[in-house]
Amino acid sequence: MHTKHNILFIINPISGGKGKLRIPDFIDKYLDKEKFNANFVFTEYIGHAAELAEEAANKNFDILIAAGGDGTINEVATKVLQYKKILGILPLGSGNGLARFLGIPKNLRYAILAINHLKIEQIDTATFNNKKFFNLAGIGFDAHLSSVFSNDKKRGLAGYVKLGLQEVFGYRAQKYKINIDGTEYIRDAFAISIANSSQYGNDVFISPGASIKDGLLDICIIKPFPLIKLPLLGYVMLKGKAENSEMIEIIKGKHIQISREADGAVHVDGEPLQMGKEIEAKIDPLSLKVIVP
Ligand SMILES: Nc1ncnc2c1ncn2[C@@H]1O[C@H](COP(=O)(O)OP(=O)(O)OP(=O)(O)O)[C@@H](O)[C@H]1O
Repeated sequence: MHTKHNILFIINPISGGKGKLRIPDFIDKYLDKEKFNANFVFTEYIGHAAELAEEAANKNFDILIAAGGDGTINEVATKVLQYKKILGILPLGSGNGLARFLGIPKNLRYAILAINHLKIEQIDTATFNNKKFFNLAGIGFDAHLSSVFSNDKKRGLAGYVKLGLQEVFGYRAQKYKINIDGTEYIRDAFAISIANSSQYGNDVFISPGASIKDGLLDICIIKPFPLIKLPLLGYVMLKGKAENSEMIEIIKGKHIQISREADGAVHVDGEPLQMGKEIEAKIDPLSLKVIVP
């Protein structure tokens, strides 16, 4: 008989905009008690998931489960990486980009059963200046939108789409100098996404062919476009056709330096931050252990 794993579920009560008070009972019902000693905590503010993860890592928990969206995963996984633990995911966010990419079931019961199997893979992680990211980071319109969205009380997909439509009208493309592994590109861009996985969430694909094990980031440049083409851009992303679209240029690389015209918003796994004009992104190949279905 193996010793049991100490497993902590870090639950973000606001992810995805749905109530989560009954989640611990639900998990308890399906989790394999022969394998795990389970504990549950709820996050109370931005940054709390990282604090709880760090505490748990220091108290011999070996598996930390981020129960929330990509923002919650970002906080927990940053500590999992630092303390060389194992990450699990219960996809309870609005978009669930990384969970969808990894094929983790949206159905909570199946997601718990997948944790019971304890199949572990190593995946690439990345940095955006001093911040870790696991799914996607970006500048330009995406970053602008996530900073506006974070001030919005209501979460969830519908609110996000509505805000996006409101904001896109006033947004102007910017000029960027991009260096990818030594080659320089000057581009006007509506947005630039640095993708580890293939999607923003909700099966909106910015880089459909992305691999999370290839040791490469996908630099996805959305070119300036007339607003009349916005539905086409939406179509291209929802259908996973970004690679064949003239609206998007995708270049793969390991070490990316971007200079922009002014300081401002960035997003890291959907969470808004402010950074300077110079941004550096790097890949850290196969650095994180994560439970996959
Ligand atoms: N109790 C809380 N009150 C307010 N914000 C919180 C609380 N707990 C965590 N947060 C913050 O909530 C934010 C959003 O979390 P998360 O990304 O998991 O959900 P989401 O945005 O709905 O999903 P996704 O990123 O998949 O679209 C994170 O920045 C997190 O730090």
